[in-house]
Amino acid sequence: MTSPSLKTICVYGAGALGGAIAAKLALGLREQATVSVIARGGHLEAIRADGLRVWEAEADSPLIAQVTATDSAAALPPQDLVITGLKGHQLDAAAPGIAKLLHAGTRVVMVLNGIPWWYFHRDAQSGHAERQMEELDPNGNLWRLIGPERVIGCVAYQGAEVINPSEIKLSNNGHFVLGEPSGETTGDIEAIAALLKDGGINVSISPRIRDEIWSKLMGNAAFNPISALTRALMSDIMGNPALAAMVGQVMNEVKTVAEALGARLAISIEERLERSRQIGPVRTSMLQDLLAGKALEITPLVGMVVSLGKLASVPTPISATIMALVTELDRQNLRAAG
Ligand SMILES: NC(=O)C1=CN([C@@H]2O[C@H](COP(=O)(O)OP(=O)(O)OC[C@H]3O[C@@H](n4cnc5c(N)ncnc54)[C@H](OP(=O)(O)O)[C@@H]3O)[C@@H](O)[C@H]2O)C=CC1
Ligand SMILES: CC(C)(CO)C(=O)C(=O)O
Repeated sequence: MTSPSLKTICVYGAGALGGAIAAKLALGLREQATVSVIARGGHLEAIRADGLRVWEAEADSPLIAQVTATDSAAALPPQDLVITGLKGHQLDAAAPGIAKLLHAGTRVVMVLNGIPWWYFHRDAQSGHAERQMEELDPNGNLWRLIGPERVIGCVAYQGAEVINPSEIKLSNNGHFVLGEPSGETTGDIEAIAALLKDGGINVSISPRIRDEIWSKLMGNAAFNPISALTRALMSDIMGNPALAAMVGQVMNEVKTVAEALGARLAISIEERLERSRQIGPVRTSMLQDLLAGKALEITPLVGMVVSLGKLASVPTPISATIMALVTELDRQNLRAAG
């Protein structure tokens, strides 16, 4: 097993999580690697002017990191490692840009909530290996231009929000779980995990990344759309018995679909609800987007529970109802935002 050389890192989509990861790596790795970011708009201008400013949970001053920042992937050389901090619905448009950053050995760590476009690549559990999902990769760009064989999955247990252009607030001391789609512990994943740890990021490697994806999704499929529909914080949802019961029903649907596709989720609904209760007064990433007038990350978090439920012959009536409501909310919100 040979270890790849990881000297150049680009974070594509330096928003809440991507920006925080880029800042920590830039500060933690210093001479060990060069960290660049792809960003856009006022956020990009502010990163160039002021650096990335990251407030860790309970810190009384921000980390400040100067990084090379651009909105054009063509301005950067091919990178040894690309980390995406994009939302699932932003990946298709970004695929040609991501492709410009790749050389033969580049791996792409995709930090994502929900079902990722590469889910069935080298999946030995579901009976659907190599199935491509049109909902997540409508033009096949991700599969063709990036390729699932480059991907390392990443599940983020880290709450984060862009509170001002180039300024990010973290809500907890999070951690990130990495996994090869094949489940193997390759030299690549070991080297990438070691690099991220050197950069001050709390990571672990899972041989069953799909279990992590579903376990996290049990929360996001419920809290993210319910929070957008109600504008409630996670703690407010858990404090409302009718909404908490609905969260439990969605969790049960997600768990049933996951297990029908071969995932192993040891956690009970009660334990998963309790874990969510511990997160406290957090504004979900979908509520953040709603309030900012941005498109919502609906398909990977909600739509895929319904679609994969159909594939696995598992009824998902609550998720389908939430899907209809949040889709219309998104339409109205974007119309109002102009
Ligand atoms: N935030 C959180 O607490 C958590 C988020 N996650 C998940 O992590 C993933 C990333 O989420 P999050 O960090 O919140 O996302 P953000 O929306 O904060 O960041 C995405 C960033 O990418 C930028 N972007 C999008 N498209 C492009 C493009 N083509 N070129 C350049 N920049 C682009 C966005 O710019 P613009 O704003 O202009 O669109 C934004 O700055 C999601 O799947 C999310 O569900 C997981 C756990 C917690
Ligand atoms: C709710 C939270 C922070 C849970 O980690 C999340 O994943 C999100 O906001 O999308």
